Amino acid sequence: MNPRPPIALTIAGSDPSGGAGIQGDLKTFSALGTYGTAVLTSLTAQSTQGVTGVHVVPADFVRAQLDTLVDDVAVDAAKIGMLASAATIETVLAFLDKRSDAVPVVVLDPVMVSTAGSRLLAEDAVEPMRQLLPYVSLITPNVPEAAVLLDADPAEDLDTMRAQAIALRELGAARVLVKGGHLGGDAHATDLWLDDAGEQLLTGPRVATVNTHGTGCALSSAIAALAPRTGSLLEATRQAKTWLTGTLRAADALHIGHGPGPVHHCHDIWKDENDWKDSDR
Ligand SMILES: Nc1ncnc2c1ncn2[C@@H]1O[C@H](COP(=O)(O)OP(=O)(O)O)[C@@H](O)[C@H]1O
Ligand SMILES: Cc1ncc(COP(=O)(O)OP(=O)(O)O)c(N)n1
Repeated sequence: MNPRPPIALTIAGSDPSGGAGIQGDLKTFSALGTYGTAVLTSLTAQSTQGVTGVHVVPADFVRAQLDTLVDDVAVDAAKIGMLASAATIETVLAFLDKRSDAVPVVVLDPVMVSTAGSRLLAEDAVEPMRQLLPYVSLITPNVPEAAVLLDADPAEDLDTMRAQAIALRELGAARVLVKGGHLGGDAHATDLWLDDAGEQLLTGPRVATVNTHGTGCALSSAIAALAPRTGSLLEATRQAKTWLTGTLRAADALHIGHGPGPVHHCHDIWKDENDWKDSDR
């Protein structure tokens, strides 16, 4: 009999367009051979053209979903995405504090604003988000999110990303990945990793596409999917970024919706990796 696949959990919001949130995360888990489970924090009315509404799940019902799930299912790793409200963040923090044994690895994508500019996190939830940092294994802010958490200006270069990663560690985050997708500019998309052992620059080719909806969600859920297999969050992040670059390359073939389309989660890393690795499309 084959051993069971790893089990990953996403704690996030729903995106009906299927590019980001719970839907994107579950596709990512499946694409990477990991069994997916999900706890919903919120519903969005969302398409590739933007978000027209947010409906927040009551915090006590988020807790009920979490407790009911982990009482039964042995989760190997979790990814946290859209938390929407201060009350939900406080609830997830209390759960992680009490049940740390139930979720051995936690990747936090501190989702705040959608690509089109809609708020996905209440203004009064930034301070509770800071309080959550000591409870997670890895935080993966993009450049604007790192700036909000630190009440600073968004980084425009690697030196500032480095300084902000150090400051996020000082707030209690064990490992930090500051994602450089928003920096733009050159032929590469470079993220900065920082942990106890020091800094690593994770660089991939920058794909020329407008179809980037759900990239941050796909990266954090891919890290959670791969961490149980690799046994190392840094190695999981390297492999997740390689897979993500493939999903961006494959995105133009999807043609979903009329706005910036989603990444193609079904990209097969195991089959296609070497097809594009050294090319410079
Ligand atoms: N056009 C692109 N080509 C390749 N990688 C990209 C591109 N845009 C973003 N990335 C990568 O996707 C991941 C998500 O990045 P980013 O856009 O910064 O975050 P978010 O989606 O949360 O706003 C990072 O690993 C980043 O380097
Ligand atoms: C329900 C939901 N969660 C998260 C996001 C943000 O997704 P992300 O992958 O960070 O990136 P964008 O596609 O918004 O750039 C979302 N839109 N919806």
